Amino acid sequence: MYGTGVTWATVRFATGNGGQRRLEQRAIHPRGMRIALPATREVYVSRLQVEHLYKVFGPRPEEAVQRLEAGADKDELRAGGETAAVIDASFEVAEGEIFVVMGLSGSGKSTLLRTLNGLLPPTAGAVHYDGRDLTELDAPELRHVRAHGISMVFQHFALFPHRTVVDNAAYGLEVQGVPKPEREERATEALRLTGLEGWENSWPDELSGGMQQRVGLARALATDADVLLMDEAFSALDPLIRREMQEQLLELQRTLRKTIVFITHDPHEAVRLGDRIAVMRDGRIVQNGTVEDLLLRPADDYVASFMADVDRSAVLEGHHDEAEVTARA
Ligand SMILES: Nc1ncnc2c1ncn2[C@@H]1O[C@H](COP(=O)(O)OP(=O)(O)OP(=O)(O)O)[C@@H](O)[C@H]1O
Repeated sequence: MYGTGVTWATVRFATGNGGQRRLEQRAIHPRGMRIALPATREVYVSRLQVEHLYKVFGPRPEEAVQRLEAGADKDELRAGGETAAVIDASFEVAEGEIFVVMGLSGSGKSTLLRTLNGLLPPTAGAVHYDGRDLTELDAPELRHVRAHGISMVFQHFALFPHRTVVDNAAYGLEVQGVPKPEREERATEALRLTGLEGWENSWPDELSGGMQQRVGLARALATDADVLLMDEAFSALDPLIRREMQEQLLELQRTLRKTIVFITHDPHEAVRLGDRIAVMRDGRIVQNGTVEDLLLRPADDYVASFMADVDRSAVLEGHHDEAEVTARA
């Protein structure tokens, strides 16, 4: 995806409100450059929409949200024993997009991610998936969404040591009640996609960390979920393996076109993977934009300092490609 600047992904962005949206289709350069393509408007349902979402931990969370809405800050709440983990987050994730959420430890990334599949109920606000508000679903409906629609990949792999690699990859399908022969076939195919062909009958402890994370990814892919939530999924890996996993995710994404929300505290990873990046600070999204937006138009010093170590020349060389593609279009 990197290097030549001639590989383009096409992503559709929502331009309205509500479930059904008019979308503008744009070409996305791998490094985040965006070029609107003329005459490509269409109607489509965006994958995830988050509206004014709050998550407060503590004895009186609803009251705390009212205080936040009235202007109280996080520290004032903390004095009263409440932790405002996510404050007034609103964003959309379009089909086929890698949406990165980046921020320091404690900024609220994991909490936000866990509200996206209903693992955590928000204190206020809404999360729409395929036009349905997750906060209005009952427990069996939420389980169905997690089993079939929105799958999670964890930092520490979450593999069962007493199951073989293929049985680990098939776990999500087992939860769905898929018969054994079919789930083995689908898990084997997912393992092939993640480069683990031939390892099906091994045990997790025979695999390196990178390979174990591939099993975690294969498990999510085997379910056919269209949304993947990845919580610091590569952070436990050493740098070279981590880089390999990033490349493989981008490679898979070119053919599978999943909708991915990827949490990281690493700006280099964010820039490599993200079509768009939301930066969180103290529970709030302080900026949501392309790599180019964050580098050239940081919303504040916090964003600027986050991006300070990113190699601008490599990331922004897409400027030339933009002119080229505009000319072609
Ligand atoms: N179950 C909980 N009960 C109380 N407070 C919580 C709970 N979960 C998270 N928090 C608090 O919410 C805030 C945000 O935590 P969160 O784990 O979402 O941040 P993060 O950005 O993912 O951090 P990290 O990168 O360290 O995982 C922190 O202050 C944390 O202590």
